[in-house]
Amino acid sequence: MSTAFGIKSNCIQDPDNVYRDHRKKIFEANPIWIAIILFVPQIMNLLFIPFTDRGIIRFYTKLFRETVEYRQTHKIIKHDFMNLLIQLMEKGFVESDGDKKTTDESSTVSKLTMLEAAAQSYVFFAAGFETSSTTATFALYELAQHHDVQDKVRKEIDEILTKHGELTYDAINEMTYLHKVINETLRKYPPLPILNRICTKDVYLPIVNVHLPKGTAITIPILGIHRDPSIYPDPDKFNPERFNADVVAERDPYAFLPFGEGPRVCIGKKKIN
Ligand code: HEM
Repeated sequence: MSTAFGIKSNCIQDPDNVYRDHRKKIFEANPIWIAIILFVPQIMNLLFIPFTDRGIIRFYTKLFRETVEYRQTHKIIKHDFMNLLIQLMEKGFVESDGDKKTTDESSTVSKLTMLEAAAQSYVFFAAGFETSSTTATFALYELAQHHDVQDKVRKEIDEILTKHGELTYDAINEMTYLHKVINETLRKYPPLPILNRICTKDVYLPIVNVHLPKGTAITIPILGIHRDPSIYPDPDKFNPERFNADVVAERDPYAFLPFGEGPRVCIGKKKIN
């Protein structure tokens, strides 16, 4: 909530919190709806049915509008995502920190409306929260099953925290074994098991002898690739050593896709890595 909407929600201390309640509703969608959205979105457009439940839209739009108005009224400027969106609504471009030369006013198309800006916060929240919490949950599950891995990662964290004195970005970057544990968790349990794309040109796949005409909707099976024994031998085994630098160098880079790839790659990838 603090990254996407710039507010403190206290969801951990207060499990019955209104924010937590609405967050759960985002992912309570009926599987039939999800299938329609993924495979025949035209039906939703035809019947004017929004992808997101109207109650959820109302809740997050109101939350966003109130936060923006509070900041504008009290002239509060924080260096966060909300502040970028407020600038895009007010000016249509983002003022750079310090170096004015990097501010590109000419690239402005138009100012964002309140609803467009609220949608950015909402996607940031929806895309970032569930994926990260699912990954943390599965990582803890695997660590509970593999005490050797747990001891090793704990030792690394203790040593690096003693060296740095506190939990900093640099300290986390030094925790190389922790990164392997997280990557192995993302391999075994990618929170998004598939990617969706549309062919932008005709493609011929020689291995399977299939011709895909331009415009074909494609589903890329991340989970299937991550559990393919020809790529990851004994795929159900939790083994962070699969992410040792030399082993990674031998694998096709597209064999590990927890954050997707290409121009629509996950914007939170750097935050997680
Ligand atoms: C373990 C954590 C995460 C995983 C596994 C994950 C995974 C993904 C995947 C697979 C996609 C689709 C990419 C594609 O189609 O190529 C995606 C998109 C996205 N993710 Fe993440 N994500 C994570 C965390 C985050 C976080 C923390 C944020 C924001 C703070 C975030 C924001 C987004 C956004 C905004 C998109 C849409 C990008 C676009 O369509 O242009 N994600 N994520």
